[in-house]
Amino acid sequence: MGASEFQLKKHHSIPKPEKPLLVVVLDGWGEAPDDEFNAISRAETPCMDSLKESKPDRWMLLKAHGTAVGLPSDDDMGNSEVGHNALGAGQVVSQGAALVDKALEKGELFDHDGWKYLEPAAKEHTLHLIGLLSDGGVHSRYNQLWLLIQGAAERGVKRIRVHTLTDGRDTEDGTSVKFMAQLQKDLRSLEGKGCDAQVASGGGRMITTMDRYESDWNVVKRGWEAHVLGEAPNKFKDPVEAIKALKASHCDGRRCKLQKPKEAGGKPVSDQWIPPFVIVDDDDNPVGPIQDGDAVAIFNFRADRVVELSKAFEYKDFKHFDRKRHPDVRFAGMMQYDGELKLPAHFLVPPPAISRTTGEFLAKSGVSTFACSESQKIGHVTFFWNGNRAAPFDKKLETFHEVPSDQNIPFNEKPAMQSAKITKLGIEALKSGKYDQVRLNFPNPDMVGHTGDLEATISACSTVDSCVQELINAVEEVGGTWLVTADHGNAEDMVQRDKKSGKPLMEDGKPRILTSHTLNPVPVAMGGPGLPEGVKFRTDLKEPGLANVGPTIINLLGFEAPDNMVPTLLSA
Ligand SMILES: O=C(O)[C@H](O)COP(=O)(O)O
Ligand SMILES: [Mn+2]
Ligand SMILES: [Mn+2]
Repeated sequence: MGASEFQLKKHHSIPKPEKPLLVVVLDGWGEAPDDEFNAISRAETPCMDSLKESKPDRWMLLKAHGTAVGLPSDDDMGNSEVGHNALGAGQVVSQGAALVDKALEKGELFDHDGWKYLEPAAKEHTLHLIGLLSDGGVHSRYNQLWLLIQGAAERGVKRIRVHTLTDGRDTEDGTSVKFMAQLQKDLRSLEGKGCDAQVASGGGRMITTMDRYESDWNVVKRGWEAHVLGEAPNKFKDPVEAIKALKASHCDGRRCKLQKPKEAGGKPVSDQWIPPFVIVDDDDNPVGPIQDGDAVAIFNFRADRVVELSKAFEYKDFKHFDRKRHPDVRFAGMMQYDGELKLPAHFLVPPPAISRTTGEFLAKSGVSTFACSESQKIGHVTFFWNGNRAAPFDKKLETFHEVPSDQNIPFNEKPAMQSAKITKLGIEALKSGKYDQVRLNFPNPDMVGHTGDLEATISACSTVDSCVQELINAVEEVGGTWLVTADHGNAEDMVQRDKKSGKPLMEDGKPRILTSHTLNPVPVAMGGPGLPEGVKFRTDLKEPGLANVGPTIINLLGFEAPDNMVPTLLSA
């Protein structure tokens, strides 16, 4: 397809705006009934409340989970990857979770090139599997891990070592004990089949291995030391005991160094922050460091939090930390995590092919964009938005600006995060006259919501509400247009609920906290002096979802949306 085929046609009724369009994504801002555990309805949110008043013409709800964002079923909560993919692509694409399910269903995965590449090393030496131990379905899923292990054992792999990152973020805190016990039981069942399969190392996902967008390479370094070198501050013979003991070790919620006893005011460690550990044998030797000749696979399907580890395995020249030893292994990802960097070169399942996105069409139609967030989410409005592509389509037209996130701090300790800086940069970009589109992501409702701290999440929501107001004021000033939406729910429900009654589930007289995303819809609203009178949301779409935002943005920029996209939300 030549560049001219990406040239968008003029919209039949909306003229190309002279002033910028502001697109704001409130990460993890869903819609749910007023409730004491709804951090959004508890927060002071005069701006977002006032937008709702323009319902149904300029405020509506969008489906942000399950099949609307390419996930296997409507029981799957939304997440940033699939949410931003849908927003930016204007299409619903079958996502990693669904593709891996399919590849494992009849064992096709084992016929693909990726497995064929690993197989000789796995059979002759050891197969290492690294990833998130969870049934969250956001980065990985336990049933997929187990099918992979079983399939490898059936094909003659005799030695397997699993390196587990504990969740508590896409799953309820505390469930890592249950998952580890299940994994132990399942691995033991292979003993009789001549396969020695054991857990070799692990740690909480927020301090071990699963950093993203290079926010803090120390996280990956800790993982490398535990998984590859077999070195960690904590050594245990049994992985279930490891988790139980480390969870009970009471720290201040941050990292292993800061461990302090309960009497000194420490809190029990959450699954997300379990210090790294290695499993050792009776002689205190690690049971599964990674050696030359071994096969290594990452079993997460989602890219953002395993790109850095993939680089550490794959790249000869690597300067982010001292690897001490870089074993010569056969390495594969569950998917190829970055199509442009071809990272990793080998993968077990081909990733979703997301092409012809709004970003590509707009860049090739001469539209200039400023995209900004802080480190924790910068890739959401660039990489995920553009169909898992890190580089701009056109360097001259697209500016990606990252505000460094705080490091080593659970975000409930600073719920405002970098929102003030993002707002300031957004306003400057709107007023600069340099950009047709200004795209921002505010991580707060999501990042603070994941900590399970209700009060801090309420504060996060109030903060971003006032940021949105400041930005809308700036749009009013310059005469532009704005669209505000979200990628999935999180902050609007902070408790586990009984599926039938909707009542909070209780334990020891206290509600069970929900740290994960939700299945709730998200709002979308638009306005501004640049929006032609009479432009409103349509009401005839059966199930409007995040993907419908993509063509809407194209329309608001004065173009007809291309045929490969789902329908626009506009009635104009
Ligand atoms: O990676 C994470 O932080 C969570 O698993 C999902 O959150 P996100 O999809 O909002 O990034
Ligand atoms: Mn998100
Ligand atoms: Mn999240």
